[in-house]
Amino acid sequence: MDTALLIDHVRLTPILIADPPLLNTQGVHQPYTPRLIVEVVTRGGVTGVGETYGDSAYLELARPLAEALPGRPVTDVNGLFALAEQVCGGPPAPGDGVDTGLDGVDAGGDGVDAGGLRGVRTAAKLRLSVVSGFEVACLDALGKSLGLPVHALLGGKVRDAVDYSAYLFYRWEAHPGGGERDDWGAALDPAGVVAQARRLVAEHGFRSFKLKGGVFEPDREIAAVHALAEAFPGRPLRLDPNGAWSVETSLYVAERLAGVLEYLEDPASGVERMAEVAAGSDVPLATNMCVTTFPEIAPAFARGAVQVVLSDHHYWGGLHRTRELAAVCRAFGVGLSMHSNTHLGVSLAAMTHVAATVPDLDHACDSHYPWQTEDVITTRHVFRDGRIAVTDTPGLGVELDQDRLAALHRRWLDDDGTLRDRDDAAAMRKADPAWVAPAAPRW
Ligand SMILES: O=C([O-])C(=O)C[C@H](O)[C@@H](O)C(=O)[O-]
Ligand SMILES: [Mg+2]
Repeated sequence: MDTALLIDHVRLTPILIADPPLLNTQGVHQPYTPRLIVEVVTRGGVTGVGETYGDSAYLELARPLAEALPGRPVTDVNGLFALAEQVCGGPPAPGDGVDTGLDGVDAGGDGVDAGGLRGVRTAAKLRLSVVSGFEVACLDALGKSLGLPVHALLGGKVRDAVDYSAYLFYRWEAHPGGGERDDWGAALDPAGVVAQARRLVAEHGFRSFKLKGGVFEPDREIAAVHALAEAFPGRPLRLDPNGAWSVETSLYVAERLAGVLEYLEDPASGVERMAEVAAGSDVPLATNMCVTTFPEIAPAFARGAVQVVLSDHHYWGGLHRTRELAAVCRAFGVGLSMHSNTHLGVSLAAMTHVAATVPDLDHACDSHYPWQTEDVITTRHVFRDGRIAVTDTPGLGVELDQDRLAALHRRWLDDDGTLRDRDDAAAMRKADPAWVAPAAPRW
């Protein structure tokens, strides 16, 4: 092994980034949200960068993993999983999706993660999300060391650009408790949603649309989707209430939006309810909530509960694992697309590299990126016709802006702890002190 490829040290930088007042069924986004930037520095002096969730539970797992890495080769990304299991604690990977691990969240499928609406929250899944940041950083360092783009390390790109959809949110004009303001204004009705979509199209050229639902009465959200269909005829449309509806309500919505939606995303929560909805409707169902770990695949696919899985390299454990998920979906004739949470340019680069290598990614990927006004990379990504070009620059093809990183880290240091864990329900209580995150089904 070339000693230049051995890891010399790892830097972890937790940051807080500005986030607009976007609404979902749990509440509203906080004015700032945590992310973690991982830098892996090789003995050859090359730095690779990765990004993942930055809430304290993730940080606690990232620290021992960072300490265990010096002396190991950046090539050994498969070894990260066993190493993380060894040093981070928690149950082994087979417990994934079964053991609740943390916070007493029900692993049976009804539990909606208040921080991110990302399905069950298990210790093993948290660990995989942490590993993903390290895996991407190692791949970036390896690519830079070898003069190869990350997609080449994954077997090579099969497309030159990756399609993303416009991610529409009901939103307020400003955060109730203060914070950065933007000039998007409120979007709380069909006209507001269509205006938001038009601006996203004008600025980024998106050709498909996803509306985050579960915020208002289903009929109000159905009206917004119809308004989008009228404004953008023939364009793929999706609606995602994050499991907020009962089976009955899901079927009601599916009937009214049949022929209008490309897919309905997590209308109901849990495999059982999703399977019932799938059995009663021809509208394809997508998920980033009931299939988020490998052990969840078999029961969901056996029940025909989902027709499209929204991969997310963070919680599936990185770019290689995302490709493994793609292969399983291909074997079962289940479609694949990509989920997104609040993220920066490092993660968008990683998403684009892996998406470029998956032949049957036949739906535009989600991305929050247009909502993020702050970044830690020197040159922001640009969507052209709703697409990100796949770079052949070595590694991820992004450079960290150390000054920006330091400023966002300073914000994290200055925070008294209230914003270091994303909590959409707590943010909502600033406007409505009686608010509690609604139990599913909400309608
Ligand atoms: O279900 C989804 O697509 C998401 O979880 C995406 C984001 O978490 C979104 O709902 C949000 O940030 O409010
Ligand atoms: Mg979703």
